Amino acid sequence: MEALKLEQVVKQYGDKTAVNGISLAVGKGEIYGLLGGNGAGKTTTMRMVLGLIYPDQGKILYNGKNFSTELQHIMGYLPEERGLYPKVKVSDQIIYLARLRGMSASDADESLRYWLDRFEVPEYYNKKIEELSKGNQQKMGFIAAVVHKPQFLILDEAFSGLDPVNVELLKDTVREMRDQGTSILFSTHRMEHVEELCRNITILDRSNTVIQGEIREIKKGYPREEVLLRTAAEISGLESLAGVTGVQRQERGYLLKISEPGAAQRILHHAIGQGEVEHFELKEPTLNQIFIRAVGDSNE
Ligand SMILES: Nc1ncnc2c1ncn2[C@@H]1O[C@H](COP(=O)(O)OP(=O)(O)OP(=O)(O)O)[C@@H](O)[C@H]1O
Repeated sequence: MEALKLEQVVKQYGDKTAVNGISLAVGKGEIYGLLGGNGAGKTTTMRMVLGLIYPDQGKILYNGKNFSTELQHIMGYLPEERGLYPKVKVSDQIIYLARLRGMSASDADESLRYWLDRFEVPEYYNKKIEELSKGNQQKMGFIAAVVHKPQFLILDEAFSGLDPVNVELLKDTVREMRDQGTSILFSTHRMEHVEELCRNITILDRSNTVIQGEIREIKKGYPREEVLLRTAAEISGLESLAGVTGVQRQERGYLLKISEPGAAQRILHHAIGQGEVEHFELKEPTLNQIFIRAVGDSNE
């Protein structure tokens, strides 16, 4: 059974339909990507899953059951905008939040210290949020979302403001929580993070679902339109080959745009005739390209 299931969920604000019949299912121990352009309906969907606002139509089920207030004890939320009070000490507010979700003071304290050690910042225990840098405030927001060991975790732009080392640290943490059975709804505009972490995704555009499914399968539905050719040789005449619509010189080789699959073979034969080919690849589209195409198309 799915840990989290949305069936034809609709949310309206007056005349404005913010979410227009979204259905999706997140497995136990799965990281699910909820994507979409600005104003597409992601935050509204996340807020409904959290029980902060109610759907006008449709159903949201948690392990097959309807929402109940006890669920708030097993949900964690990292909002996009910082949710912690700047003037309050890290320990005071994170322990307070953990206690609201049913943890004892001593368990909350132990869990907070574990996470501060894990992020190699035990000294933040006594610091006020406003004394920390933006990236470190983000880490404290993450700790606030996971301190009570949630079964459902909602992460909205979880890596924003973090340096590359901390992004990796947080990614590892998210994968570890997934492996321990936490179901994670992961929302971001950074498609490369989605490719690394999620198997299934939904892309929303102006309140409608425009793409849904397993990333691997979605990619199969798109033509391969780029060829990467690595070679130290100068290859002349590439732009004149049939089906080649663009040639970009790169540090060591060429990136070509093609309009039909046969062009890839022509490029390879042509290049071999002029020098040694070190690497040849018919590239599958990136999620970023798919996103731009889907959201761009539907905006037309
Ligand atoms: N409280 C509200 N009252 C009226 N309209 C709202 C309210 N909250 C959101 N909306 C509208 O609903 C739509 C979806 O907004 P939402 O915040 O869910 O988008 P989003 O996908 O999270 O966007 P972003 O990526 O920009 O954060 C938008 O058109 C927005 O203006």
